Amino acid sequence: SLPQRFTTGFPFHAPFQEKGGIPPKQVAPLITFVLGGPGSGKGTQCAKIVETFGFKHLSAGDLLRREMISDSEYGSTILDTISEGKIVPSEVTVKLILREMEGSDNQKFLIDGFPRSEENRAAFEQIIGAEPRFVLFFDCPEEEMVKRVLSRNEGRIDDNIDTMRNRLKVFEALNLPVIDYYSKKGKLYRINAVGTVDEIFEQVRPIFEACEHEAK
Ligand SMILES: Nc1ncnc2c1ncn2[C@@H]1O[C@H](COP(=O)(O)OP(=O)(O)OP(=O)(O)O)[C@@H](O)[C@H]1O
Ligand SMILES: Nc1ccn([C@H]2C[C@H](O)[C@@H](COP(=O)(O)O)O2)c(=O)n1
Ligand SMILES: [Mg+2]
Repeated sequence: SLPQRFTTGFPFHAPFQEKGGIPPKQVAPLITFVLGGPGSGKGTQCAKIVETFGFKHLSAGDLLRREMISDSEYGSTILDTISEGKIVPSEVTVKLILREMEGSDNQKFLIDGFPRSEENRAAFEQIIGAEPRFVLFFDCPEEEMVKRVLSRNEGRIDDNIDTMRNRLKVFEALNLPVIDYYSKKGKLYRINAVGTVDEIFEQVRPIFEACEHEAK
């Protein structure tokens, strides 16, 4: 069964408040969306953010790939969709994200590769009932993304030139409008994703430092 703090859904109960006799107060989880085209370096930078700032990393793509190879009713839908470089129905992806959030003791989540579309964004708000504190956008030229994806050697079914072309089209058509939405809301941090991994992280670091400072 779920830990007690999740039985009332979001926002979470603060664990320290559960220990005393005071009625549990609700605290909202700190959610950051990490966006950028395929191969822009989202996963690489998320690993550094986790190491430095202790977030829980949830890569939507990784969750879908894990679900795909499990004995899931969604397995073939996910396989077909990822192979074509398209977007899996939001309901499936949000369910997987929610399951991970519910199973985590962490209150700080880095949600990588999500929302990929307006439909993703609306489903998250509707099902999870939360909004990101801020959104990172790793802005990378197409040529560099193609080079990185084609030399990534992780055996991903979508790391080939044909699927990559579709992923780039889908990014432009469906993900850029979401990025624009958060920009208009004043929640977007644009990161120049060209440079070494450490150079890029030096643009990311102050954003999270400011967020930690705010929380004190
Ligand atoms: N700054 C960088 N310079 C050169 N290569 C990089 C850089 N950052 C990441 N890479 C490499 O590029 C590839 C893609 O990076 P990564 O997996 O982090 O991207 P991603 O945005 O998560 O991609 P996807 O959306 O396909 O999951 C990896 O092989 C990674 O090692
Ligand atoms: N919100 C999402 C995230 C990912 N997918 C599918 C389609 C992507 O091409 C693939 C790989 O994701 P990545 O690891 O590149 O972030 O997973 C999706 O349908 N919806
Ligand atoms: Mg990734």
